[in-house]
Amino acid sequence: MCGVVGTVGQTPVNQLIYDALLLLQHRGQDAAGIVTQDGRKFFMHKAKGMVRDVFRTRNMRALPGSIGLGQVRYPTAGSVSSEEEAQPFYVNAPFGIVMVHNGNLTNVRQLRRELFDTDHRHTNTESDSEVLLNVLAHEIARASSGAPLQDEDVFQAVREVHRRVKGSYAVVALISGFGLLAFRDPFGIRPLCMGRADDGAFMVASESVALEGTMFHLERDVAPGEAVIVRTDGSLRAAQCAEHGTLHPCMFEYVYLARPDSVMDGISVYQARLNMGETLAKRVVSTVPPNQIDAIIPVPESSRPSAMQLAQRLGIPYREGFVKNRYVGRTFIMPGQATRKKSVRQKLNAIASEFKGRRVLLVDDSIVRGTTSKEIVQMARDAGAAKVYLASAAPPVRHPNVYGIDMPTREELVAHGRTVEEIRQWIGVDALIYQDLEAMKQTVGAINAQIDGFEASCFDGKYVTGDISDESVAALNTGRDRGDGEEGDEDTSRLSLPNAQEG
Ligand SMILES: O=P(O)(O)OC[C@H]1O[C@H](OP(=O)(O)OP(=O)(O)O)[C@H](O)[C@@H]1O
Ligand SMILES: NC(=O)CC[C@H](N)C(=O)O
Ligand SMILES: [Mg+2]
Repeated sequence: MCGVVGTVGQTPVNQLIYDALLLLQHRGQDAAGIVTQDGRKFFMHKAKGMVRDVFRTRNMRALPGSIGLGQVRYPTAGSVSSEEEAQPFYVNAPFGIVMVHNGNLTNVRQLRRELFDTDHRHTNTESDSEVLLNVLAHEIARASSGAPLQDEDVFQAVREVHRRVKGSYAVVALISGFGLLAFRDPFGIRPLCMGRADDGAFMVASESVALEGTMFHLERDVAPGEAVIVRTDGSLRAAQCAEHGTLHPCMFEYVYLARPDSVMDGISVYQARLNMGETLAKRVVSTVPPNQIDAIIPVPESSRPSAMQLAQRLGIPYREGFVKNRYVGRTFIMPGQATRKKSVRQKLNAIASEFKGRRVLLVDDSIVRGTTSKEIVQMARDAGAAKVYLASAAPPVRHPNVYGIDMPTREELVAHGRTVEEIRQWIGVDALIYQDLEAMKQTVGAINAQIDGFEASCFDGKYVTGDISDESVAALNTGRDRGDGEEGDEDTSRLSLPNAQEG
């Protein structure tokens, strides 16, 4: 996941995009970028770092115009260290196009070959987003064939993109002298929503919180496969460009990625997390009798709604036992295992009095590499807890994600090749309770009946695009630099129990 935003109609637009990116910062902490357009000219500033660090006053002053887009990056392709792979990306032909992308392409090798062999286009980085932009640019050139660009040409180009490109993509682009284009992959894996302000200005963004926080009103989500064009005068045209669009949003957005105050594809993220707490309660009861739990303690930040609902359902006191250092970012989306591990201790600190002599149930939204769980369980023990139980509001994460979440190899997942009992031992906890996969799908899906299903491959190993094999997963990882090279780096697989088995 990354955060993307595009907007048309307010002058100047630079501060608005900056504000929207700040509201999307939780989706990407590695790099940030903005492009604005004034007349026919694009103005761009992008760099590695958080939004606050990337944009200084002088950079903001150099972003004029009333149309623009921006991105916060969480790398899932190419390299974490490359400044060049920060977005937006730019091509000068046809017309001049800039683009931002949230998602991950799964046939990027084939596309790279086609771009070189038959489309005769050059890509200069390892980023899949640059490949996507070049496919789009090539198809716009083909569809417009020299004549002034029409809406229908752009829709035709998006149709061709859907035909050629596999994987997940929520995209916002600016076409010079034309306007803004936004589109979403035919499964709607990554989110994208849009709305207007009272003055008629338009905004499209990854999450509704970016609209609400900048005084825009959420109107609707971009439909799977749909393309939306907003011209510089604010007029809007939309068309379905996929042969068969179905709505399969990513389940992990509701578990962890999105902010709880966002509504995505008609599902309030907060409500989804409450519901997960409700179904988790059933699992807890069948493992640890509630009268043997003195307190339920969330692992800040994302697990709070689920933990709260769980506590309410079981009638057990909900207590805050960990304080989060608000100046440390989200650990899961940091590059490199060594950094993630160190950051958990910097980020969370136990309040000893909440643990001393108590039997506590810690609740997290998910256990992925186990980095957080292992640390916080130890912290609870060090603080004097009599018993430490752990519950996860999501089921075990056992499969790689290829759609824009950086968990590309099985080996790094603590639940891969281990039974729940083996994971319990590895974490060092007295009882371990996981969410039930079907119950989770059912309880989140019940919030919006329009959902066709969820992209939940990291839990169930089923990939909605259907083109994922072990070989293609391996191919996606070749040549990737994930920032794992730091000293002291530790892979959970190397700390594994001997002869761990799939459970
Ligand atoms: O098993 P792991 O590999 O440690 O990953 C899972 C943990 O990482 C996330 O927290 P994070 O610190 O990123 O952000 P949060 O403050 O939003 O919970 C998530 O909420 C879990 O706590
Ligand atoms: N998480 C994302 O959406 C990443 C976008 C793109 N694949 C990149 O690595 O830059
Ligand atoms: Mg967390």
